Amino acid sequence: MDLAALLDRIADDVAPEVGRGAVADYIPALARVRPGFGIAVADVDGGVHGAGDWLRPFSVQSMSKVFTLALVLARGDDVWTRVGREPSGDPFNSLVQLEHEDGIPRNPFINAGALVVTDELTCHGDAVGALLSFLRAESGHADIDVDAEVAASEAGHADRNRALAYFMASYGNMRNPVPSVLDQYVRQCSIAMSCRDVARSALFLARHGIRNDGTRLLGLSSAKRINAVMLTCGTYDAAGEFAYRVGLPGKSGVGGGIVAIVPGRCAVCVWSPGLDARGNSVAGVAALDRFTTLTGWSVF
Ligand SMILES: NC(=O)CC[C@H](N)C(=O)O
Repeated sequence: MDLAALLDRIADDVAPEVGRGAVADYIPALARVRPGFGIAVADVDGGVHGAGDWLRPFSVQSMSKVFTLALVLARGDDVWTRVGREPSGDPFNSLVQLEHEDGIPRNPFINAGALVVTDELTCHGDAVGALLSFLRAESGHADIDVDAEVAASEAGHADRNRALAYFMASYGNMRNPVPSVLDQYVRQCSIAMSCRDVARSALFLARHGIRNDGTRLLGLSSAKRINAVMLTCGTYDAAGEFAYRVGLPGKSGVGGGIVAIVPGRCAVCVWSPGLDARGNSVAGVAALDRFTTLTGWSVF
Protein backbone atom coordinates (compact mmCIF):
# COMPACT_ATOMS: atom_id res chain seq x y z
CA MET A 1 0.00 0.00 0.00
CA ASP A 2 1.29 3.49 -0.90
CA LEU A 3 0.80 5.09 2.51
CA ALA A 4 2.16 8.50 1.49
CA ALA A 5 -0.43 8.76 -1.32
CA LEU A 6 -3.16 7.46 0.98
CA LEU A 7 -2.43 10.13 3.60
CA ASP A 8 -2.49 12.87 0.95
CA ARG A 9 -5.86 11.59 -0.17
CA ILE A 10 -7.20 11.60 3.39
CA ALA A 11 -5.95 15.17 3.89
CA ASP A 12 -7.88 16.20 0.75
CA ASP A 13 -10.98 14.25 1.79
CA VAL A 14 -11.22 15.87 5.23
CA ALA A 15 -10.36 19.42 4.09
CA PRO A 16 -14.04 20.48 4.34
CA GLU A 17 -14.00 19.43 8.04
CA VAL A 18 -10.94 21.51 8.95
CA GLY A 19 -12.06 24.61 10.81
CA ARG A 20 -15.31 22.94 11.95
CA GLY A 21 -15.89 22.52 15.69
CA ALA A 22 -14.63 24.85 18.39
CA VAL A 23 -11.11 25.23 19.77
CA ALA A 24 -10.79 24.56 23.51
CA ASP A 25 -11.13 27.99 25.10
CA TYR A 26 -11.16 27.03 28.79
CA ILE A 27 -7.36 27.02 28.40
CA PRO A 28 -6.89 30.49 26.83
CA ALA A 29 -3.57 29.67 25.12
CA LEU A 30 -5.26 26.83 23.17
CA ALA A 31 -7.94 29.21 21.88
CA ARG A 32 -5.25 31.14 19.99
CA VAL A 33 -4.06 28.17 17.90
CA ARG A 34 -4.31 28.61 14.08
CA PRO A 35 -6.47 26.04 12.26
CA GLY A 36 -4.76 23.24 10.35
CA PHE A 37 -4.65 19.51 9.81
CA GLY A 38 -1.91 16.91 10.04
CA ILE A 39 -1.69 13.12 9.91
CA ALA A 40 1.28 10.80 10.45
CA VAL A 41 1.62 7.01 10.36
CA ALA A 42 4.61 5.29 11.97
CA ASP A 43 4.90 1.61 11.09
CA VAL A 44 6.39 -1.08 13.29
CA ASP A 45 9.40 -1.45 10.96
CA GLY A 46 10.47 2.16 11.42
CA GLY A 47 8.90 3.89 8.39
CA VAL A 48 7.06 7.18 8.94
CA HIS A 49 4.75 8.94 6.48
CA GLY A 50 2.71 12.08 6.85
CA ALA A 51 0.54 14.68 5.17
CA GLY A 52 -0.55 18.24 5.90
CA ASP A 53 0.88 19.87 9.06
CA TRP A 54 2.34 16.59 10.30
CA LEU A 55 5.59 18.21 11.47
CA ARG A 56 3.93 21.15 13.26
CA PRO A 57 4.06 20.89 17.07
CA PHE A 58 0.78 21.17 18.98
CA SER A 59 -0.29 20.72 22.60
CA VAL A 60 -0.63 17.00 23.35
CA GLN A 61 -2.97 17.55 26.34
CA SER A 62 -4.73 14.29 27.27
CA MET A 63 -2.76 12.17 24.82
CA SER A 64 -0.02 12.43 27.47
CA LYS A 65 -2.18 10.20 29.69
CA VAL A 66 -1.37 7.13 27.57
CA PHE A 67 2.33 7.62 28.19
CA THR A 68 2.10 8.31 31.93
CA LEU A 69 -0.04 5.19 32.34
CA ALA A 70 2.54 3.15 30.40
CA LEU A 71 5.38 4.49 32.55
CA VAL A 72 3.52 3.67 35.77
CA LEU A 73 2.71 0.13 34.59
CA ALA A 74 6.33 -0.29 33.45
CA ARG A 75 7.35 0.41 37.05
CA GLY A 76 5.22 -2.53 38.13
CA ASP A 77 2.88 -0.37 40.23
CA ASP A 78 -0.58 -1.79 40.85
CA VAL A 79 -2.35 1.42 39.95
CA TRP A 80 -5.63 -0.48 39.41
CA THR A 81 -6.36 -0.38 43.14
CA ARG A 82 -6.54 3.43 42.80
CA VAL A 83 -8.29 3.83 39.44
CA GLY A 84 -10.84 1.75 37.53
CA ARG A 85 -11.04 0.74 33.88
CA GLU A 86 -14.65 1.30 32.93
CA PRO A 87 -15.90 3.98 30.57
CA SER A 88 -17.42 6.88 32.48
CA GLY A 89 -20.08 8.04 30.02
CA ASP A 90 -19.46 11.51 31.45
CA PRO A 91 -17.34 14.44 30.22
CA PHE A 92 -13.59 14.15 30.78
CA ASN A 93 -13.54 16.71 33.59
CA SER A 94 -16.70 15.57 35.40
CA LEU A 95 -16.86 15.38 39.20
CA VAL A 96 -20.15 13.54 39.60
CA GLN A 97 -19.06 9.89 39.86
CA LEU A 98 -16.26 10.48 42.34
CA GLU A 99 -18.45 10.85 45.42
CA HIS A 100 -20.60 7.81 44.63
CA GLU A 101 -17.48 5.75 44.00
CA ASP A 102 -15.44 6.75 47.06
CA GLY A 103 -12.81 8.82 45.30
CA ILE A 104 -11.78 6.06 42.85
CA PRO A 105 -12.00 7.47 39.31
CA ARG A 106 -13.62 5.35 36.62
CA ASN A 107 -10.57 5.14 34.35
CA PRO A 108 -7.06 6.58 33.84
CA PHE A 109 -8.01 8.75 30.85
CA ILE A 110 -10.59 11.06 32.41
CA ASN A 111 -8.94 13.92 34.29
CA ALA A 112 -9.51 12.44 37.76
CA GLY A 113 -7.94 9.13 36.77
CA ALA A 114 -5.02 10.82 35.03
CA LEU A 115 -4.33 12.86 38.17
CA VAL A 116 -4.07 9.59 40.11
CA VAL A 117 -1.65 8.16 37.53
CA THR A 118 0.50 11.29 37.64
CA ASP A 119 0.44 11.15 41.45
CA GLU A 120 1.64 7.53 41.28
CA LEU A 121 4.43 8.43 38.84
CA THR A 122 5.42 11.35 41.09
CA CYS A 123 6.08 8.83 43.89
CA HIS A 124 9.11 7.73 41.80
CA GLY A 125 10.46 11.29 41.34
CA ASP A 126 10.11 13.86 38.56
CA ALA A 127 7.10 12.59 36.55
CA VAL A 128 7.38 15.15 33.74
CA GLY A 129 11.13 14.55 33.51
CA ALA A 130 10.53 10.79 33.10
CA LEU A 131 7.83 11.45 30.51
CA LEU A 132 9.99 13.87 28.52
CA SER A 133 12.96 11.53 28.45
CA PHE A 134 10.72 8.71 27.18
CA LEU A 135 9.13 10.89 24.48
CA ARG A 136 12.50 12.32 23.37
CA ALA A 137 14.02 8.84 23.11
CA GLU A 138 11.09 7.33 21.19
CA SER A 139 10.59 10.25 18.80
CA GLY A 140 14.30 10.90 18.31
CA HIS A 141 13.66 14.61 19.00
CA ALA A 142 15.73 15.77 21.96
CA ASP A 143 14.07 19.21 21.88
CA ILE A 144 10.57 18.04 22.81
CA ASP A 145 9.52 20.10 25.82
CA VAL A 146 6.74 21.66 27.86
CA ASP A 147 5.23 24.75 26.21
CA ALA A 148 5.60 27.18 29.13
CA GLU A 149 2.93 29.56 27.81
CA VAL A 150 0.30 26.79 27.57
CA ALA A 151 1.30 25.46 31.00
CA ALA A 152 0.94 28.90 32.60
CA SER A 153 -2.39 29.40 30.85
CA GLU A 154 -3.75 26.05 32.08
CA ALA A 155 -2.33 26.54 35.59
CA GLY A 156 -4.31 29.78 35.81
CA HIS A 157 -7.53 27.98 34.88
CA ALA A 158 -7.20 24.69 36.76
CA ASP A 159 -9.84 25.04 39.47
CA ARG A 160 -11.83 22.04 38.26
CA ASN A 161 -8.79 19.76 38.20
CA ARG A 162 -7.73 21.15 41.58
CA ALA A 163 -11.20 20.30 42.93
CA LEU A 164 -10.95 16.75 41.54
CA ALA A 165 -7.54 16.25 43.15
CA TYR A 166 -8.53 17.61 46.58
CA PHE A 167 -11.72 15.56 46.49
CA MET A 168 -9.72 12.38 45.85
CA ALA A 169 -7.28 13.44 48.58
CA SER A 170 -10.22 13.55 51.00
CA TYR A 171 -10.73 9.83 50.27
CA GLY A 172 -7.02 9.11 50.77
CA ASN A 173 -6.43 8.63 47.03
CA MET A 174 -3.54 11.12 46.65
CA ARG A 175 -0.03 10.22 47.80
CA ASN A 176 1.61 13.58 47.13
CA PRO A 177 0.52 17.15 47.95
CA VAL A 178 -2.17 18.28 45.51
CA PRO A 179 -0.27 21.41 44.34
CA SER A 180 2.72 19.36 43.21
CA VAL A 181 0.55 16.73 41.47
CA LEU A 182 -1.39 19.48 39.72
CA ASP A 183 1.82 21.18 38.62
CA GLN A 184 3.12 17.90 37.12
CA TYR A 185 -0.23 17.19 35.46
CA VAL A 186 -0.53 20.65 33.88
CA ARG A 187 3.03 20.47 32.55
CA GLN A 188 2.59 16.96 31.12
CA CYS A 189 -0.54 18.14 29.25
CA SER A 190 1.35 21.19 27.93
CA ILE A 191 4.07 19.21 26.15
CA ALA A 192 4.25 20.21 22.47
CA MET A 193 4.82 17.52 19.82
CA SER A 194 4.13 16.98 16.14
CA CYS A 195 1.98 14.18 14.68
CA ARG A 196 5.22 12.51 13.58
CA ASP A 197 6.67 12.59 17.11
CA VAL A 198 3.48 11.30 18.75
CA ALA A 199 3.05 8.45 16.26
CA ARG A 200 6.65 7.33 16.76
CA SER A 201 6.34 7.61 20.55
CA ALA A 202 3.21 5.42 20.61
CA LEU A 203 4.70 2.62 18.52
CA PHE A 204 5.41 0.49 21.59
CA LEU A 205 1.64 -0.10 21.77
CA ALA A 206 1.58 -1.38 18.19
CA ARG A 207 4.64 -3.56 18.96
CA HIS A 208 3.07 -5.24 22.01
CA GLY A 209 5.30 -3.37 24.48
CA ILE A 210 8.61 -3.11 22.57
CA ARG A 211 10.27 0.32 22.30
CA ASN A 212 11.92 1.75 19.18
CA ASP A 213 15.37 0.63 20.39
CA GLY A 214 14.16 -2.99 20.65
CA THR A 215 14.00 -3.07 24.46
CA ARG A 216 10.79 -4.03 26.22
CA LEU A 217 8.86 -1.32 28.11
CA LEU A 218 5.81 -3.41 28.95
CA GLY A 219 4.76 -7.06 28.94
CA LEU A 220 2.31 -8.28 26.32
CA SER A 221 -0.60 -8.13 28.73
CA SER A 222 0.05 -4.56 29.85
CA ALA A 223 0.34 -3.33 26.26
CA LYS A 224 -2.86 -5.15 25.33
CA ARG A 225 -4.63 -3.68 28.34
CA ILE A 226 -3.61 -0.09 27.59
CA ASN A 227 -5.01 -0.55 24.09
CA ALA A 228 -8.21 -1.97 25.59
CA VAL A 229 -8.64 0.99 27.92
CA MET A 230 -7.94 3.38 25.02
CA LEU A 231 -10.67 1.71 23.00
CA THR A 232 -13.24 1.85 25.79
CA CYS A 233 -12.28 5.12 27.50
CA GLY A 234 -9.82 7.08 25.31
CA THR A 235 -12.37 9.41 23.76
CA TYR A 236 -14.48 9.82 26.91
CA ASP A 237 -18.25 9.81 26.45
CA ALA A 238 -17.76 9.40 22.68
CA ALA A 239 -15.81 6.11 22.99
CA GLY A 240 -18.73 4.08 21.61
CA GLU A 241 -19.09 6.35 18.60
CA PHE A 242 -15.31 6.34 18.05
CA ALA A 243 -15.18 2.51 18.16
CA TYR A 244 -18.09 2.43 15.71
CA ARG A 245 -16.59 4.90 13.24
CA VAL A 246 -12.86 4.16 13.59
CA GLY A 247 -12.55 0.72 15.20
CA LEU A 248 -9.15 1.30 16.82
CA PRO A 249 -7.84 2.06 20.31
CA GLY A 250 -7.52 5.85 20.38
CA LYS A 251 -6.72 8.67 22.77
CA SER A 252 -7.68 12.27 22.15
CA GLY A 253 -6.58 15.58 23.64
CA VAL A 254 -8.22 19.01 23.70
CA GLY A 255 -5.25 20.35 21.72
CA GLY A 256 -6.93 18.60 18.77
CA GLY A 257 -4.70 15.53 18.58
CA ILE A 258 -5.78 11.88 18.51
CA VAL A 259 -3.38 8.94 18.60
CA ALA A 260 -4.66 5.55 17.41
CA ILE A 261 -3.05 2.12 17.38
CA VAL A 262 -3.27 -0.66 14.80
CA PRO A 263 -1.76 -3.52 16.84
CA GLY A 264 1.03 -5.33 15.01
CA ARG A 265 1.10 -2.72 12.26
CA CYS A 266 1.39 1.00 13.05
CA ALA A 267 0.56 4.03 15.20
CA VAL A 268 -1.35 6.94 13.69
CA CYS A 269 -1.58 10.51 14.95
CA VAL A 270 -3.95 13.13 13.57
CA TRP A 271 -4.28 16.77 14.58
CA SER A 272 -6.77 19.53 13.91
CA PRO A 273 -7.82 21.89 16.71
CA GLY A 274 -11.58 22.22 16.08
CA LEU A 275 -13.33 20.02 18.67
CA ASP A 276 -16.78 18.48 18.87
CA ALA A 277 -18.99 18.80 21.97
CA ARG A 278 -17.19 15.88 23.65
CA GLY A 279 -13.73 17.41 23.20
CA ASN A 280 -12.55 15.28 20.26
CA SER A 281 -11.10 16.74 17.04
CA VAL A 282 -13.79 16.90 14.33
CA ALA A 283 -11.39 16.59 11.37
CA GLY A 284 -9.22 14.16 13.35
CA VAL A 285 -12.04 11.65 13.89
CA ALA A 286 -13.11 12.06 10.26
CA ALA A 287 -9.53 11.35 9.10
CA LEU A 288 -9.21 8.21 11.24
CA ASP A 289 -12.62 7.09 9.99
CA ARG A 290 -11.33 7.49 6.39
CA PHE A 291 -8.04 5.79 7.29
CA THR A 292 -9.63 2.59 8.61
CA THR A 293 -12.21 2.56 5.81
CA LEU A 294 -9.59 2.91 3.07
CA THR A 295 -7.04 0.50 4.60
CA GLY A 296 -9.42 -2.01 6.17
CA TRP A 297 -7.15 -1.91 9.24
CA SER A 298 -9.13 -2.12 12.47
CA VAL A 299 -9.23 -4.35 15.52
CA PHE A 300 -12.62 -5.74 14.46
N1 LIG B 1 -9.25 16.20 27.36
C1 LIG B 1 -8.12 16.85 27.57
O1 LIG B 1 -7.24 16.90 26.74
C2 LIG B 1 -8.05 17.60 28.87
C3 LIG B 1 -6.65 17.98 29.28
C4 LIG B 1 -6.58 19.30 29.98
N2 LIG B 1 -5.22 19.57 30.32
C5 LIG B 1 -7.45 19.29 31.22
O2 LIG B 1 -7.00 18.88 32.26
O3 LIG B 1 -8.56 19.71 31.19
